[in-house]
Amino acid sequence: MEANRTGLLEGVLAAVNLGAIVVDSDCRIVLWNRWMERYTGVMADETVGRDFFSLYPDLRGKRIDSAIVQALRSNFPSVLSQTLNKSPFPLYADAAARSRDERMQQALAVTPVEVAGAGRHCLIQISDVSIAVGREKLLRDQAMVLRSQTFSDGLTGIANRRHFDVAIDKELRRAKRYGNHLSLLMIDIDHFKPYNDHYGHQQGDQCLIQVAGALSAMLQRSTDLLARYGGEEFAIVLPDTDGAAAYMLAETMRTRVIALDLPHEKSPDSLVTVSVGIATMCGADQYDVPGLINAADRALYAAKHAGRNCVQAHATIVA
Ligand SMILES: Nc1nc2c(ncn2[C@@H]2O[C@H](COP(=O)(O)OP(=O)(O)OP(=O)(O)O)[C@@H](O)[C@H]2O)c(=O)[nH]1
Repeated sequence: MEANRTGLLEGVLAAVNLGAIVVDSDCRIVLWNRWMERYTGVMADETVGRDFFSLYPDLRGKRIDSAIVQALRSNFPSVLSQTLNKSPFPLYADAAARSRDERMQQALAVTPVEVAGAGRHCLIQISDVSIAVGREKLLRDQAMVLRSQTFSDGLTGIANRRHFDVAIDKELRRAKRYGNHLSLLMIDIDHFKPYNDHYGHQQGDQCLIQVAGALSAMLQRSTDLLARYGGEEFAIVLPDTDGAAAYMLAETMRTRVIALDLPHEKSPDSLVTVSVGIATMCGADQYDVPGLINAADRALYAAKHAGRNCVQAHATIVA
């Protein structure tokens, strides 16, 4: 009966789908199951009787070292997560993974085991969590793609209106809290309806892409944000930027669009041009988001009224 039980236990240990190593109180390996043989390529008769750390010297001083000490000395079990203890054992799913040095993703459990008449031992269990880790990474990547699609404009690739709404709200609060300047630029392509009518909607789209690319390339700070505000209208949020600096940037952007040299037969300038409206606030101002947008919109309207292809700043500009 006892022989049957031992045979059964050996059979189970050989069949389980996880690695099992048992070390004695001197850290000598007393058990090394078939799973370990399969994924390390090292057979049980080469390991049993050897010191665990002479086999894996790299693991000395690592988290598993203290987990084994805690199990043997204090009868204390540990679970080592994959996130904090990246693949400690050199285990490989197959020969190809071994040649690429691509270790199996591992989760470890270190458990004290009392062996009748032989004192305290320690069982190290290793599970292959590669599939779960891979699935988690896939989900994370998909979430990132979805997030970037939610916040970017499908045509031009720059931030969309939703992104703009979040950014302007955040930056306005920040400007108020710290008493900083905040500038908003509204940029509109001139005579874009006749451009579309003359060159066709597809070329109109290409024009939007080129203008967006040129404007985006001119932003230097990571906190500056260019967004597609509406059809042929762009908005730029410029934190910590006073009226004078915003005006200079707006002028440079206007001339940069001219330098794109995009023909526009139906415009008096014969080229694609933009008009720009600027509103600037400083922390103490009583602007809210609609007020700031309204001020920039009115400045843009003034630029259109002044003949287009120019920059106008809102009257209460703060330098
Ligand atoms: N190709 C293209 N055209 C767009 C898109 N969104 C808006 N438009 C066009 O942009 C044009 C905007 O025209 P208007 O608002 O009348 O202004 P405008 O002709 O540019 O005149 P001003 O702004 O006063 O210089 C309309 O014809 C819209 O159809 C888009 O995604 N692609």
